[in-house]
Amino acid sequence: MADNPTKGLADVVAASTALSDIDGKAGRLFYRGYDIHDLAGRTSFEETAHLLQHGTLPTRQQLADYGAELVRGRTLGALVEANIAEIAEKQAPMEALRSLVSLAGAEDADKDSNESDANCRKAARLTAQQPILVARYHAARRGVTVREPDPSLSIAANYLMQITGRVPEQREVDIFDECLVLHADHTMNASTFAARVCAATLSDMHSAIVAAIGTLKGPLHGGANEQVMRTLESIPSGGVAQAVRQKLADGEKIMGFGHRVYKTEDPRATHLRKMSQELAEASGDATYYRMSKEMEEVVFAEKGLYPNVDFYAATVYHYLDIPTDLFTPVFSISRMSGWTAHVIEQHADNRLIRPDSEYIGERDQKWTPIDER
Ligand SMILES: CC(=O)SCCNC(=O)CCNC(=O)[C@H](O)C(C)(C)COP(=O)(O)OP(=O)(O)OC[C@H]1O[C@@H](n2cnc3c(N)ncnc32)[C@H](O)[C@@H]1OP(=O)(O)O
Ligand SMILES: O=C([O-])CC(=O)C(=O)O
Repeated sequence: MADNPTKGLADVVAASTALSDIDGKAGRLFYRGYDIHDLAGRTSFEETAHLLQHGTLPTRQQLADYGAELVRGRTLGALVEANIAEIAEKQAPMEALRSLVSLAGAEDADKDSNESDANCRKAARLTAQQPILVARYHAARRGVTVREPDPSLSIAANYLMQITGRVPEQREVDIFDECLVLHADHTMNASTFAARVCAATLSDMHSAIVAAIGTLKGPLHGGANEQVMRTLESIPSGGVAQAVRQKLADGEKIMGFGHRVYKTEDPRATHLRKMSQELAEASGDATYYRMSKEMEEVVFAEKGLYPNVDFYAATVYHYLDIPTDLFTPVFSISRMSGWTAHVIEQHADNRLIRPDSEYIGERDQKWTPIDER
């Protein structure tokens, strides 16, 4: 079989976008021309979502209006309310989110329109609903009542409050908010591509988002952050180097390392490493952070691979008391802002996405009746 140089669509430009840009050699990421290093820690997730969905960093008035729209959007429809308990009982978190977003779409006021204004309204609602869906799911599976979202709180503060059941410290909120900013968009990553392929058939935004959630779930993509934590938990704290070398010798991939586009450090990992260290030190038990640092050194020495966004995000979420199986849902809360912006962009200048394939099967086969095969 001839080796296909574009297997996995590596290096294929599949869309034009004004949303984000990556310089993989220099390790730089931009949202609408703004360097991620300038946005992280200075721009809230709500401002970032506005930047992606509406094209500009908001003025104070625009942010107030968009914030109010997000607060209104936190309501879940009757279909979600009626089914969330059973879904929480039967489905794992990312599967449940796929189902719940689909149910929310069935009742969305703009469900039959792909017009830009309708898409913007849906984008805000989806961005507002996703953290509430995760929190309500988590409460339902434990059979407890979740705290009501507080309209005066940001998405980051509300989410931490609803998930942990305690009022988070301001520094925790700031760190989590920065995590949401760092994960918001990332050019033609697999889940965004899935959303755009779906949208390009002129299907609706909720369908595209369901495709994206299903795609983010896999461990080669957003699912890696959960697997990073599982790896850290599964190896003895003093045996990191040995465990990593053994996994590599067994042909296993080390979750949270490597990237299709970055050939140097992922700029998001630079921020997440610092946050992980700060939270580890504040927690009084920096074991997982120290193990992560050692793992980073061993993987680089053995394979020359750098940590990606999922690697230090795992310990950051762990130190923020987020349950491990909600790490990938957290990713989806942030990436919702980017996915929806990509659907808006796709619908605004659409063409069906339909690549070609290279046929490698048999040719000129002779058909035979079923009893003669
Ligand atoms: C948000 C995100 O989606 S970030 C990515 C999250 N995913 C992960 O962390 C999973 C682990 N990483 C990986 O599987 C890969 O690095 C990916 C999927 C991110 C990128 O994949 P690709 O660009 O297709 O690279 P590919 O998987 O072909 O790897 C190239 C080589 O590096 C090796 N490699 C890549 N990543 C890793 C890893 N994490 N551990 C060990 N080896 C690795 C591969 O085994 C392969 O080696 P070979 O040429 O000797 O066969
Ligand atoms: O871009 C990718 O392939 C994966 C990634 O880092 C992301 O989606 O944030």
